[in-house]
Amino acid sequence: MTMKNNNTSLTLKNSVLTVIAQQRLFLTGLGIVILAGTLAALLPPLVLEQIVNQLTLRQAVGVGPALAYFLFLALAGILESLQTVMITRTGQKITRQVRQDLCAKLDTLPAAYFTREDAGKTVSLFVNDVDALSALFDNGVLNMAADSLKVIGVLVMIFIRSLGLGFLLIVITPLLFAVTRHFQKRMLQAQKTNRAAIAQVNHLVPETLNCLRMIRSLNKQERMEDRYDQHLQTSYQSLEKANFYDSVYSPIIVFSSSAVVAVMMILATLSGGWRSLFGMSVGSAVAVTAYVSKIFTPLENIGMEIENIQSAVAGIQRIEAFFRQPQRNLPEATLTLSALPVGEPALALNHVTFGYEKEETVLRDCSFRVEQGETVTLAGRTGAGKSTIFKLILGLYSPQQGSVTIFGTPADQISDRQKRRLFGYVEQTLRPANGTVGDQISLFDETITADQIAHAVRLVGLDTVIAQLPQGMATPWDPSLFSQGQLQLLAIARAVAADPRILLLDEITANLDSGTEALVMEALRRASANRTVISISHRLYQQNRNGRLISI
Ligand SMILES: Nc1ncnc2c1ncn2[C@@H]1O[C@H](COP(=O)(O)OP(=O)(O)OP(=O)(O)O)[C@@H](O)[C@H]1O
Repeated sequence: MTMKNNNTSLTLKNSVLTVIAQQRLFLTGLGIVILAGTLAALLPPLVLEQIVNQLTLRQAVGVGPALAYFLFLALAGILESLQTVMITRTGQKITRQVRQDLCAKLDTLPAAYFTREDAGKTVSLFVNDVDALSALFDNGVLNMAADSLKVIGVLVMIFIRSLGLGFLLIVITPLLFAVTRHFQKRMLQAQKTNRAAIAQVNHLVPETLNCLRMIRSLNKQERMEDRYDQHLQTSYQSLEKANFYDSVYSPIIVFSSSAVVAVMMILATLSGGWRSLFGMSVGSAVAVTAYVSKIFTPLENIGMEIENIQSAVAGIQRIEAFFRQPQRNLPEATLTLSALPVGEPALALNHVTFGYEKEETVLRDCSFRVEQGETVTLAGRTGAGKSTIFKLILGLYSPQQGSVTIFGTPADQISDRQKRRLFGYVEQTLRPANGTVGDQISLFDETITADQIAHAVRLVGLDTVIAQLPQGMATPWDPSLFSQGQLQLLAIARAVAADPRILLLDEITANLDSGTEALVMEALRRASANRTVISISHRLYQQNRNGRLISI
């Protein structure tokens, strides 16, 4: 994944323009295929016209025209398939780029975004909204351009053959399009109602299963049956409607095209001005009949494409709103980790005042220092702001007043890359990542070597446990491979793998029994050597009296 640092360039328009610039040649090819496909689809009726004209003149028709007819049909089919493949590929390229840019944007968002916004909403943006965007290209604008070209091509060919029929179609085509849209809208509405009803039933099933005993004991079976009936009835009725619209639409279109041809034939047989407008050879009549039948499929497709474009609009607006989210300060590397300033404290809070919301202050004029190599424990009532101090240390938030410095550098000025070398952070439970057991420790950081991982594992005493796993370090992650205490040991291994200067421990033994806690404490003692350790835990302080207690 390519991360962009100049994040002002992260917009939906730029994502699409990037693909267009990268795929210029391919898109030109697509344009040519669409044009060639449109032309090729117009050729078979022309050949047919020649054949029929020759036959009516009682002239012999050689194998050439028949072969040409077949070849043009085959060519039109091949070009149509090629067009579908190329349009799908373009749509996929665009959605891949948009997803990459969304990931890059996600990386720049401030911590406040993740607490403010529901995670499901962000997931839906990445999955559903980008899929809708994909449909916009796969089954929207590009296909619509191709279908519009087809309609125009057919109309032009008919105009050349018969001016009268051309005018007739110019009047009838918009009417037929309106009928098509009407049926499509009704059908989609019915399908939506059906989906909503089915979703309600799906929702009801786990509710029923969870409350089965209560339903039986309170004798509420009938009420539950009524609720199911209601939704199933709605689903049934909406499906009936959808089927009805689906079944009457095709006959209406077939009837319309036959009526157009019939009107043309009748008018062609009339004398005077009608004949000059509608009269044509038998071959041309066969050709225009073939053309008339070709106009309805693209018309129907355009209706569906409009629908896809409309449903993509809401998704596009959400994607654009996400790209407009204010981003956090993205600092460049400011600390020289190999030569940290000797006299500076590892951590210093100087008159820090901070609140997540403007009107609610969590920390007020808070000051303390932690020297290099020192072990301290933060203590205070619940809600005093201990975890908040960790967030300030990690530079996830900036204080409204005062400063938080790490080895003399403001915490929010430390780059993300440097943080992994500076901080090891252990929480109450391990937050696993998809991957192998080894990946839980390296967190996919390629700069962490296999030796460093092995050393971290030895340090916390998990080496024999991991060696006994089917594929050792390469065993796919599964939480059932480890006990609760071993999971915490793994979390400590993850924290120390990059050999960080500061260990931050947030109630790491809160979920452990006393036996396991002793094991974790011993691993922690080894992991803490030569590091600054800042922890939140009364239990840790009681067992680690050599440290200093800081009251918040
Ligand atoms: N992301 C957030 N957005 C808004 N308010 C928050 C956020 N995180 C914490 N708070 C609030 O900040 C205050 C301090 O919370 P914090 O978690 O730092 O306390 P704590 O001392 O660690 O508490 P505990 O010992 O119970 O974990 C609380 O009132 C909490 O509701």
